[in-house]
Amino acid sequence: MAGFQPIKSVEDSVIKPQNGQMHILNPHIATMEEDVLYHIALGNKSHDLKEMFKDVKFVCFGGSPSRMKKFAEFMVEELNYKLPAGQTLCNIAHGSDRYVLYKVGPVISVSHGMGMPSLSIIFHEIMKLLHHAGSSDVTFFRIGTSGGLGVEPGSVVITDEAVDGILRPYMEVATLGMMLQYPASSDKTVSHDLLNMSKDNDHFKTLLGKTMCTQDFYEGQARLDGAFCDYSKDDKMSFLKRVYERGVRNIEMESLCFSAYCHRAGIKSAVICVTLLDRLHGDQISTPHDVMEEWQNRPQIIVSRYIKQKLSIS
Ligand SMILES: O=P(O)(O)O[C@H]1O[C@H](CO)[C@@H](O)[C@H]1O
Ligand SMILES: O=c1cc[nH]c(=O)[nH]1
Repeated sequence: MAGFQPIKSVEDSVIKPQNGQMHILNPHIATMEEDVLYHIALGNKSHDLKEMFKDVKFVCFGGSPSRMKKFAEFMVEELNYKLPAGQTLCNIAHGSDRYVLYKVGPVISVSHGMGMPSLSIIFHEIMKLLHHAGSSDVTFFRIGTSGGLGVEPGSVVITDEAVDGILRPYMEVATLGMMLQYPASSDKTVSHDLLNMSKDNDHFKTLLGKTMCTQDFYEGQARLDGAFCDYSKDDKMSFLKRVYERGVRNIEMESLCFSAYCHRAGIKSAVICVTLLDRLHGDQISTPHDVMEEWQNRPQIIVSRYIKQKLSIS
């Protein structure tokens, strides 16, 4: 289109954190009288964000609000966290019905909804929240679910590299009429440390692999069970086998944006997802609810071991 630049790669905007402080690269924020974090109903004038969040060291994101509430409850037990007398865990973002946000000592548990646009919004607001709070040395996790590729259902995949639906390791965002490309380089240190948190006697497998992040659950993930489908079962299988051969072990819908933003912000991070089925054997997720609930705890267990080790809690 006339007057539009097609593609630009954005590597130089990566933030190098100073003294571990959470810095944001947007110069406009400092000039604003007030910063309203609309989707979590918080703000730097309406709330004392320093008092509320300065001690945060870990932010755990996951798609579903109820899963992230359960994760917060799990962290209360794991960290032996004492809630103030007579109080239960409260959803700090209760003034908005878009996301839920819980805080258990130095751990935030926050939902991100489904897909990259939804994750992107909450990521911006959490970054700004931690910036206003003056938090430092914070590690981010995405704790999710996914479709596995050639791995036993219920296995946990830690993302080695996030790639898009055509296996490119960057996220494209249309900005001011340009297509900007942000590398989704993942932090190998945290991923490997997480892998070391798995134990020989765990009743599930934990492995490293590439994660394919798609814009869509159905055609984007080569399913045959969507409302539309213009390809054959053979086309589907040859695509899935091809991506398996290129190292992809699971498929989900947020890792690319999550990894690209963490890289851009200079934040240590990892993506860890349980696999709900093996996509080489089917499309429908029909595992009984109680089994799936137990599977969804698995990445939480690994992340909680990591957090406890960092906090020197045995
Ligand atoms: O289990 P969560 O973290 O919600 O994520 C996965 O589940 C959703 C699809 O069912 C997508 O958002 C996918 O990424
Ligand atoms: O197959 C699956 C399962 C969970 N989430 C996905 O995005 N795909």
